[in-house]
Amino acid sequence: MPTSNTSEPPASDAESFEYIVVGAGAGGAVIAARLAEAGKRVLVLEAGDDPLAPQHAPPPSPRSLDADYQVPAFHPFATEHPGLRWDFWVRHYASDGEQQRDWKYRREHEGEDVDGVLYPRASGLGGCAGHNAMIIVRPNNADWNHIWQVTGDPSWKASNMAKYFRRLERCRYRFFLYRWLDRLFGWNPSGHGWSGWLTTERSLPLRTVFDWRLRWAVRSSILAAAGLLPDAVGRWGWFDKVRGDPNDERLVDPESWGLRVPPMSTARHGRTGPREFLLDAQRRFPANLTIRRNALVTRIDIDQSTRTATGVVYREGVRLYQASARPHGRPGPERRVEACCEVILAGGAFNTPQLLMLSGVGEPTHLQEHRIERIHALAGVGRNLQDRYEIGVVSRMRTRWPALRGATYTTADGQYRSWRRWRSGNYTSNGFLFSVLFPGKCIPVLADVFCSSLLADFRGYYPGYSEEIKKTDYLSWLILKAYTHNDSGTVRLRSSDPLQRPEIQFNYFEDGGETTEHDLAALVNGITFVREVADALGELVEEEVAPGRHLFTDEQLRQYIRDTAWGHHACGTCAMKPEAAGGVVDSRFRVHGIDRLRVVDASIFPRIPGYFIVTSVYMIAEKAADVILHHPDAGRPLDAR
Ligand SMILES: Cc1cc2nc3c(=O)[nH]c(=O)nc-3n(C[C@H](O)[C@H](O)[C@H](O)COP(=O)(O)OP(=O)(O)OC[C@H]3O[C@@H](n4cnc5c(N)ncnc54)[C@H](O)[C@@H]3O)c2cc1C
Repeated sequence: MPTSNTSEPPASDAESFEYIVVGAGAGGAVIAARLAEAGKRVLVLEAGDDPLAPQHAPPPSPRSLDADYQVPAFHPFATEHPGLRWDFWVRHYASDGEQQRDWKYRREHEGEDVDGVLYPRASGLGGCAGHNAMIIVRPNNADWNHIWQVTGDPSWKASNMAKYFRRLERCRYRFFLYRWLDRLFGWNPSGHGWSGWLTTERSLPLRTVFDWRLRWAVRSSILAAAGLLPDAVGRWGWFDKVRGDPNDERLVDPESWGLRVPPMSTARHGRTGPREFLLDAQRRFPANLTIRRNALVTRIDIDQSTRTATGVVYREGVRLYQASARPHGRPGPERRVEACCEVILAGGAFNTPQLLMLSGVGEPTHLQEHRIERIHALAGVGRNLQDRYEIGVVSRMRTRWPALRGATYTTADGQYRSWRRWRSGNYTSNGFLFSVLFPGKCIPVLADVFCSSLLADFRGYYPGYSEEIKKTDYLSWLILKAYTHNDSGTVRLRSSDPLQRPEIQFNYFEDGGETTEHDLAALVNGITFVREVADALGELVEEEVAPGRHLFTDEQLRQYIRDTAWGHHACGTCAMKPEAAGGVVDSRFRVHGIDRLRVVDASIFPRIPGYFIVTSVYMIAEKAADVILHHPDAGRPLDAR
C-alpha cells in the first residue's frame, strides 16, 4: 500500500539545506534566487533540464532547442519541443457529448489514451516562462486588493504590491529620461522598474515598417478599434501619453481599457526570465544555491505528530514524469533531503496540488480512494481551478504578408541569421501586433476582454498546432476573457503514482447562471468587435476561416465559444483564503495546518489576476521572499525557535 509519509525520524545521513524549493518555474526560480542572495542555503529540485545547457541530450527533434527557447518568434515551437514540453490533457466538460464537440479533443494520442484537450506546459529551468509568449502585463490594482479583502492582510494592498513590480523589472522600452528622473529625484509616475532582473523590451522590426500593406492594415485596424471604443478621443490621449504601455501605473485600473502594445521579457531581443535570474544568482552565490535538474519530487516528508514538513523525497532521471516527451528515463532510487527551515512548493497549478495530495494533504475521501495515508484534511487542495476563456478569430488574407517573405520559422533562413547576428528582423517579435482592452459586459469599469492581433493562424492548442503558425498569409485575433467567473475546475489524483499526470477538469461555463451568461456575452462582444475591426481591412481579407461568417447569431457564436474555447493561465488550485472558505495557504503562503511548508506559484491566487499571469507570479514570488526573510524566525531551524 502506498503510504505518503512516516513519523520516523529523518535518516541522519540525509543531506540538509535551509530551504528546499520544488520546481524552478516562474515562482520557484525567483524565490530561490532571492533567498540565496540573502545568504540562505537553498536547494532547487527541478524535474526538467536546462534548455540551453542540458545535462542529458533532449529527444531527437528536427528543431533546435536552443533557438526555440531564445528566439521570440519561435515560442510556439518551444511549447512543442520534446526537450521542454510537458503535455497535459484536460477536460473542459464532464459530459463526453459536450467535450467531443471540440475539434481539439483527442481520445488517443501517440498510442496513449488521453481523453482530453492538449494543455501545454514546460518543464525545465524557467518552467513555463521557458516557452511562454513572453508577454508582460501587470495585473490590476483590484487583483491585489481582492487578496487583501479575502485574507484581511493589508500587506496585499495594491499600494504595497506596486514596489514588487518596480523591484523585478528592468524596463528598456520607455523614455530613458524617466529612469534618470527616478534615480535623481525619486519621481517615477510610470511606476516602472529600471534595474531589476527581468528586462522588458518592445520590438518593431523594420521589415514590418517597410511592408506598406501591413502598415496600412495596422493603421486601419487601430483607427477602427479606436472608433469602436467609447470616448475615443480621451483614450487616444492616454494611448499617446503613455505610448500604449499596459504597465504604466497610470493606466492600471481606472484607465485600464484602450489600445495597448504589450512589452516582452527579452534582453537584446532574446528570451529572458526566471531561468536567467536563477543561474545568475547561482553564479554570484555558488555556496548558497544548489540546483538539481532531472529531479522529480515525489513526496513531501511531513512529520505526522508535529505536522511539520521536514524535507522531500525525489527521484533522479530524465523526463520521468509521464507528461514529458518520450522516451522516459529510468527512475533512480528514492533520495531524501532535509529542509531545516522550510519546504517551498512551486510546481505550478497542476503539480503543486498533486504533490500535496500525494503527501497526505487533501480531501480525506479522495486520499482514501487512492489509499494515501492522511496527514491533514484540507478540502481546498486541487479545487478552485481557474483559467481565462480564449477564442480565435482567424482570417486568411488575399496575399502573403511581404514582411514575412522567406520566413520558415527555422534556423535555416535569412531572418534567423539576422536575429542571430544583429538581433534584428521579424524574429525579434513574438508575432503580436497590438491589443485592445475593453469591458465586455460584466464589470463596468475594469476591462475584461483583451483582444490581440497576430500574424499567424492560431486557433488554440492541439498536437502540431505550431506548424500552422508558419503560414504567412493569415491574421488572427486572440480574444481573451479575463476575470472569468468559473472557479469550479479541479485537479485530482488519477493514481498514487507520482509519475502519472493528475486528472484535470475545468468544468467550463459550469454554473449555467447569470455569471456564465456574462462570460459568454463578453466573448460574443469580443468576436463582434474584432470582426468590425477586420472589416476595415476590406479587400486585404480573403475569408474569415474561424469561426466563419456563416456563424453570426448570438446563439451560434455562444455555441462556437462553448465548443472551442481554451485557456493557458491555469491557477488557483491552492488558493490563498481562510481554511474554512476552502483555502489552502494563508496570506503568508503557509499551508494551513502544516508547519514549515509554503506554496509560491500560480496555484495560490484565489481569483485569476489580470490578463497575463506570469507577471503576477513574479510579483508574488518577490513578496514571498520578503515575507520569509523579514520574519523574525527566518533562517532559524525549527528546534532553535
Ligand atoms: C503556452 C503558454 C504560453 C504562455 N504565455 C504567457 C505569456 O506570454 N505571458 C504570461 O504572463 N503568461 C503566459 N503563460 C502563463 C505562465 O507562463 C505560467 O502561468 C507561469 O509560468 C506559471 O508559473 P508557475 O511558477 O506557477 O509554474 P511553472 O512556470 O509551470 O513552473 C513549474 C515548474 O515546476 C516543475 N515541477 C513540477 N512538479 C515538479 C516536481 N514534482 N518535482 C520537481 N519539479 C517539478 C516543472 O518542471 C516546472 O519547471 C503561458 C503559458 C503557456 C502554457
